[in-house]
Amino acid sequence: METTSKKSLITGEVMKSSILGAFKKLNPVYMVKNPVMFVVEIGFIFVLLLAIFPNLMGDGTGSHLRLYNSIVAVILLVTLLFANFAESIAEGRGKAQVQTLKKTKTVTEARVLLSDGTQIMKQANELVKGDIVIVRTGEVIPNDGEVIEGIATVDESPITGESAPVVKERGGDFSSVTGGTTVTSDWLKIEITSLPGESFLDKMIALIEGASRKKTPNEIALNTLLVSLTIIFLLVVVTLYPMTTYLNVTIPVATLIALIVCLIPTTIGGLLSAIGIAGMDRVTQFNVIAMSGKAVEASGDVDTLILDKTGTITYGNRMAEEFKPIKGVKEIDLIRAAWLSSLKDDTPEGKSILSLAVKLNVDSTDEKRIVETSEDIPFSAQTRMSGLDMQDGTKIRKGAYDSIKDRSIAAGRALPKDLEELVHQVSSLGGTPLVVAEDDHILGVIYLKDIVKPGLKERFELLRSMGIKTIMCTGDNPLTAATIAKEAGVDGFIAESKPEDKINVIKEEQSQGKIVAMTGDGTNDAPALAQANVGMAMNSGTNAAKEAANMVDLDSNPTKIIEVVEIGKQLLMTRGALTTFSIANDVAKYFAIIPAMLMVGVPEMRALNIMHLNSPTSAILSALIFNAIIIPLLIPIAMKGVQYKPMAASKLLNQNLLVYGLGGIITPFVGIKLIDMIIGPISQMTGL
Ligand SMILES: Nc1ncnc2c1ncn2[C@@H]1O[C@H](COP(=O)(O)OP(=O)(O)OP(=O)(O)O)[C@@H](O)[C@H]1O
Ligand SMILES: [K+]
Ligand SMILES: [Mg+2]
Repeated sequence: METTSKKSLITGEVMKSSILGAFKKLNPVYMVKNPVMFVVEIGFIFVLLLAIFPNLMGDGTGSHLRLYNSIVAVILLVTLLFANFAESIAEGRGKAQVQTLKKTKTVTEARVLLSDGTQIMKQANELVKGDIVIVRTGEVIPNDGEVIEGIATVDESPITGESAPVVKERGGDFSSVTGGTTVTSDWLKIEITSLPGESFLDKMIALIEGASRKKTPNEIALNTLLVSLTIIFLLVVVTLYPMTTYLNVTIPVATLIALIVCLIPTTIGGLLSAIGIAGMDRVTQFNVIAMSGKAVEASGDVDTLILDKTGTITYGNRMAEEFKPIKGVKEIDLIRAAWLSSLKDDTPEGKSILSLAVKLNVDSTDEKRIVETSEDIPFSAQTRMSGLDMQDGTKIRKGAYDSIKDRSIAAGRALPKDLEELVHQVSSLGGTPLVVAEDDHILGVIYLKDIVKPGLKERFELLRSMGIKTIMCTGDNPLTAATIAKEAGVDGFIAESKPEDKINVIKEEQSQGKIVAMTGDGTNDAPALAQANVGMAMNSGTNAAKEAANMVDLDSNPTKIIEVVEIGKQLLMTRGALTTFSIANDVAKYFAIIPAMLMVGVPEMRALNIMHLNSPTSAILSALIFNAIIIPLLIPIAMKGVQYKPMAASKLLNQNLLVYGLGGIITPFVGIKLIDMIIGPISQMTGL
C-alpha cells in the first residue's frame, strides 16, 4: 500500500523554530507538566544561584567552586534545551502542515439558496447547519455538507494530498463534501452539516496544532512510574549526604544536584512527549487523521479487527452480472422487475442493475411515468431491501435472500423450490444474490459480482502473527460470507448482520477485555465506529461516520487500518524500548559515578572504580554531559520509531529487553569513559 503524500522530514525552517521553541518551553508553567524535567529545571536554578553565590549552602567561596557550579549550571540548561528541542522538532512537521491547511481556509462568501428559491450571498462564517448552498465550478465549498443535488468533480487535494479530482453526487458513499475543497467542474447543491469553526478542516488544524492534545492513559501511567523513580533517587541522594559527611568526604551541593539529574529518568522524561507526537505524526504521514493520541495508542493494543466485507475485503463496486429466473418465470419478466426495483435506487448496485437490464433490452418506454407516479422504497441496511410501490398497488422489491424470504413467508407464500439452489450458485462464487419479488411472487435472483482485493491473505496472515483476530461482518448471506471469508483468509465471519449486530460483536469482544478496531463509512456504521476502541472512518464516507470515529482515512482505504495498527504498535514499542534504555542507563550511571565520587574519602572504593575515571569532578561532569547528549542522540529513534517486526508479544519483549536493556547498561560506561578522556585533562589543567 502506498502513501499518497510524503512530506519532507526536517527543513531549515522547522529547525529554526524548534530551537526557538526549546527556549520558549523553559517557562516553568509549561515545564511543570513534565515532572522529571521540572526537577532538572529546579536543579538548574539552584545551581545557577550557587554559581553566583557559591557559599549559599556553606560549600565555601573559592573561584574554582564558582567555575564548577557555572559549568554544572550550563550542562543542566543544555539538558533542558535538548529535551525541549526534542518535543519542538516532533511538533515541527505538523506546524508546517497547518500552514498549508490554513491557506485552504480562505473562503469568504457562500451562495445560499432560500426556501422561496431566491439566492443570497452570506459570509461563510455565518452559515448554520441546514443552510442550502450552491457551489459552482472554480468555487470553494464553504463548509462540510452533504450533496443534495447535482454531480460534480471536486479537488480535495488540500486535505487528502491526492491531486486527481473526485466525483461527488447525491446518495451513496460519495455524497459528503468537505469545506475548503474546490468544485472543479459543474455545480453542487449542498446542505451544510457543520457549524463555522467546527468543520473537519478546523478540527484537523486544531489537532495538528496540538490544541486538543492530551496525555494518553499510557503516558499518564508511565509518568507516574517516572515520578516514583525520581522520588526514589532524590531520597537516595539525600541519604548519601549524611553518609559522605560521616565518611569525611565533602561533596559540593552542585555535585549532589548533578547526581540527582544523572540518576532520575531524564532520557525518557525528555523524549516522552516527542515519541507520542511523532506517533501521531506518522499516522498523519499515512494520510490518516487521528482525533487523539489515545486513538493511535489504542490501535497498538488492538486484539480484534472487525472489517466489513463490501468495499473493505472486496473492491465493493458490486456489478450486476446475470439475471437468474426461477423455473417457470420468463427471463424478461425477471429483468423487467429487477429494472423496476432499481429505477429509484441510488446505490451503485441499483445503477449497475439498471444498466445491465437496459443492455438486455428491457422495455423502458414508460420509465418517466413510473418514476413520477410510484413511491420510492429506498435501500436500508436495516431492511436490506429496496424497490418501489407502483401506482396500481404493485410492490416491487429486491433484496437479501433472508429479507425477501421472510417477507414472502409472512405473506403466507411458499418459496419456489429452486430459489435456494439459485442463491447457492451465486453465493458459492462469492457473489451477492439479490432476490427479486413482484408483490410476494419471487421471480428470480440477480447475481452481483464482487472481487476480493488481492494481497489481503498475506496481510491477514501478518495480523495473525501479531496476535490480532480478524472478523468479517457482512449483511450478505452465510454462504457468500463463508466463500469470501475463506478466499480472503479472515479468522471468522458474521453473516446477515444488521448495523446493531456489529455493535454487539464489538461489545462481546470488549466484554472479554479485548481492544477492538473497526472501519466503516456509512451512517449505519457510526454507532459501531463510536463503540470500537479504534474506529476508522473513510473520508469519502458520511459525516456521521466521520464524527463517530476517532480516525479518518483521507485515502478512504479501509485496509489501511492494518498500517495504523502497526504504527500504534511501533509507538508503544518505541516508548517501551526508550524507557528500558533510559532506566538501564540511570542504573549504570549510579555504578559508574558513585565509586569515583567516594574514592577520595574511602580508598576501598578504588577497587570499585573499574572505569578509572580521571577524578571525581571529571567523573560527575562526564556523566552529566553524557546524560544531556543522549537525549538528542535518541531523537531519531523517538521520531522514526523502533523497527517493528510481527512476532509474539513475549518474544518481542524479550528481544527488546536484551537490546535496549543491555544497550542501556553498556552505553553509559562507554560514553562516560570517552567524555572523561576528553575533559579529564582539561579539568586537571584548570585544577577543578
Ligand atoms: N441496492 C440494494 N437493494 C436491495 N438490496 C441490497 C442493495 N444493496 C445491498 N443489498 C442487500 O442488502 C445486504 C446488506 O447490504 P449492506 O451494504 O448493508 O451490507 P453488505 O454490503 O452486504 O456487507 P458489508 O457490511 O460487508 O458492506 C446485501 O448483502 C444485499 O443482499
Ligand atoms: K538521567
Ligand atoms: Mg456495505
